[in-house]
Amino acid sequence: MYTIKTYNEIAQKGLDVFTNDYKINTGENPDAILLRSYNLHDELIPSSVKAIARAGAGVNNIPVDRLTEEGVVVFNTPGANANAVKELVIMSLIASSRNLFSAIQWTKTLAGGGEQVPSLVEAGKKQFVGTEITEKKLGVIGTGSIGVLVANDASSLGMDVMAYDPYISVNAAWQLSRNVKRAMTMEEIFRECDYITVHVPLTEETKGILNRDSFEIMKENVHILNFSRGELVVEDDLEIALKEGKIKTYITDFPTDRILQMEGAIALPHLGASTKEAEENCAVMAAKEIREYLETGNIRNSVNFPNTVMPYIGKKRFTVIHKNIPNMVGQMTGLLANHQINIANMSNRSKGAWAYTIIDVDNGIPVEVVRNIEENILKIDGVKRVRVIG
Ligand SMILES: NC(=O)c1ccc[n+]([C@@H]2O[C@H](COP(=O)([O-])OP(=O)(O)OC[C@H]3O[C@@H](n4cnc5c(N)ncnc54)[C@H](O)[C@@H]3O)[C@@H](O)[C@H]2O)c1
Ligand SMILES: O=C(O)CC[C@@H](O)C(=O)O
Repeated sequence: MYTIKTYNEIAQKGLDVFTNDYKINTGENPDAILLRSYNLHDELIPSSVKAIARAGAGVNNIPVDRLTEEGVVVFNTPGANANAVKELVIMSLIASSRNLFSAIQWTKTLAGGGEQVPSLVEAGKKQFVGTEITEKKLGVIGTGSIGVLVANDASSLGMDVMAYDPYISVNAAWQLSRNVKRAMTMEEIFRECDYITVHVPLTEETKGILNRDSFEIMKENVHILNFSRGELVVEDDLEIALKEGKIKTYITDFPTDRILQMEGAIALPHLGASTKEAEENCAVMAAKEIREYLETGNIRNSVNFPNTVMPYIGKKRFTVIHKNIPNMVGQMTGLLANHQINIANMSNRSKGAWAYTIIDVDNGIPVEVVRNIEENILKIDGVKRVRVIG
């Protein structure tokens, strides 16, 4: 029996992934946590927790470094909400070009105007004359799951698209339309584009990339879209650039009290992933990742430990989270050899300073021997967690 603790509204379809062997939100010692944007940084996470799955892409609401040191595997759901975000970004590109947000607000003010409404509309509409996006230049910063979709669709809509991503994955590179030009620096995007959309995770490197220096080199009347994270922008600098008219619109999914008061800033209530489809996709993927890890030890889509998938065929399985240093596997297999235990299958993968080893051995080993091996693996210098499955 496993226990899962959830934060935020998790789509029922995701919760349905958990069988009768799972209890949801009961007891103090969950085996895993399933959440969306809830801020876990200030939360006490019980030592019973072995895995945390973020039903979404960004993991900045999770203390990943601390959890890594504690041997807790953190998962996210790459791509599961990308289409939802892309649709909102494309809508926002057009809406900002055509001044739709303020036009809708203004039109509402005509309510009560009776028969005058049609003539008031015709007289007032000139204040909302916009521009077309076709042939305008769009810069996409970050071409992961969302950025690729935005770049390709904007290109199909006739935009001249350039993209910047120094860490682009092979998969994303394959998906990117050949019409999308590659920018070698972020500055190129800032200097050349009429529209700029950011699709990068919030990291030390990306924090504040939209700042005074970048605004300074941008074109006059640039439109900026931020559906990634609020902290990518320096609010002081944004306020000045909006006031000076350098930025025409800043559309964001991450309002703060200050941004809500800025003329030219358009804020949505973090709606990027809020579609039925995306919520279900994310919840189902996250729940499956947790189940697979708890039941088989396999790791898929982890942000802090190496993806390690070895078919589980019901043998006794040792899974070990350990430092990525020499002779770890040798010491573990030595312990098994001391008991004349044959290894049926094994996998060892690393990611940065950490590594993960799965060892399958034949069934039928006495319980005391299994426990003894488990205890001795845990005593190896550099080993953080050991689990025995099966
Ligand atoms: N508004 C929402 O509801 C919503 C929904 C999903 C994701 N997001 C945000 O959008 C971000 C991107 O999502 P995704 O699914 O495309 O993630 P992703 O991991 O698939 O793509 C991120 C891309 O950013 C690139 N990147 C990283 N650092 C970079 C840098 N310094 N310069 C340029 N590129 C860099 C990576 O190489 C990667 O290709 C998430 O991290 C999250 O913060 C928001
Ligand atoms: O859960 C959500 O609604 C938002 C998720 C989004 O910010 C993400 O990073 O995937």
